[in-house]
Amino acid sequence: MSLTTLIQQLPKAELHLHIEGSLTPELMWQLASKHNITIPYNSVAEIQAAYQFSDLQSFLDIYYAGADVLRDQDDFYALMWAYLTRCYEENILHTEIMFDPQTHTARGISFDIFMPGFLRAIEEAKEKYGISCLLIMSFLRHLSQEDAFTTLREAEPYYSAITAVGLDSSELGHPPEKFEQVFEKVRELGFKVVAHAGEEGPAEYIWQAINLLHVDRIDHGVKCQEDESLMQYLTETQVPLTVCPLSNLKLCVIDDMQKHNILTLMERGLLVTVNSDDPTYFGGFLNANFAALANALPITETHIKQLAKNSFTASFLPEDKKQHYIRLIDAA
Ligand SMILES: Nc1ncnc2[nH]cnc12
Ligand SMILES: [Zn+2]
Repeated sequence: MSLTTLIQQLPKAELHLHIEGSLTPELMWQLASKHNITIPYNSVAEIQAAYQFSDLQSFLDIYYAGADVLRDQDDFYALMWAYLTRCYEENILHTEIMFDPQTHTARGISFDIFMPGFLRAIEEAKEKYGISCLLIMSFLRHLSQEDAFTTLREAEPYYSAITAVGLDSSELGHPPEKFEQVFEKVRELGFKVVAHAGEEGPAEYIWQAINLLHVDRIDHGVKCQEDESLMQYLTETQVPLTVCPLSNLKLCVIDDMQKHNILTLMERGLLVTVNSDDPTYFGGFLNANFAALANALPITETHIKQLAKNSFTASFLPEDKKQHYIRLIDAA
């Protein structure tokens, strides 16, 4: 069996996906037209062509502007439904999806608009596709801790639909320590915790996410190699890293996929997973991320199976469900 076929056929979980980063140029165009919104592009092809980034911030500027076409409940439903349909096509059986409430509430769009849209699509995907989904509410770290507290309060009617709380957006200059108190509250409320750390920022930010926010997972974390004691810690504790190869390439974290450190991290015994981050902005969904690694690195069938197993091990699924999926992969 070719690696491409194996990648397609294996059951997989995706643990690092921003729903706003799965907005296709086609849906952006359609929603701009539906709501009479002027966007700075003359065609779907022009939208696609604008996706050239030099770093994280150059991407975030375009990504937040793109999200402005999402206005009513049906738009959020359509966005979520399109992603979950793609999961079905790629044999992603479980997904833990991040959403950025502040990107919407800052525009006057409340939880009561986007959450029912998301939840309707998730319910339908469970029924029609048999996919299981968890939601991760992420705070924007370029905003204040006070703003994060407000968002946490606004989310209250939807707590039962949210499994984890995360931290994303501009990393440099916004270290995890800025959000220590709000994450203390998040943990008291019983949520799991994740945080982007060590994407562009230093290994020190990963330590802060671990020691101050008490994260259950690190999003990205590829800069952990800067600190040997951190590498040892991550190996011993098996705190997972949700790595996003095409994202790292598109945002110039690496200049060549052949230089990606995911295999090195795996071989050192870290619990790493493959994810797509913002697939429509970075040139590929989950299977394309696996394929990009397989094309650039000396990856074997054993590595691919290990990465698929890791995706379930690192998930927030109950232990029996994790084991069920891992057995399926072992049998494949
Ligand atoms: N790669 C990324 N890093 C930080 N924040 C993000 N929000 C969406 N994608 C992100
Ligand atoms: Zn991300």
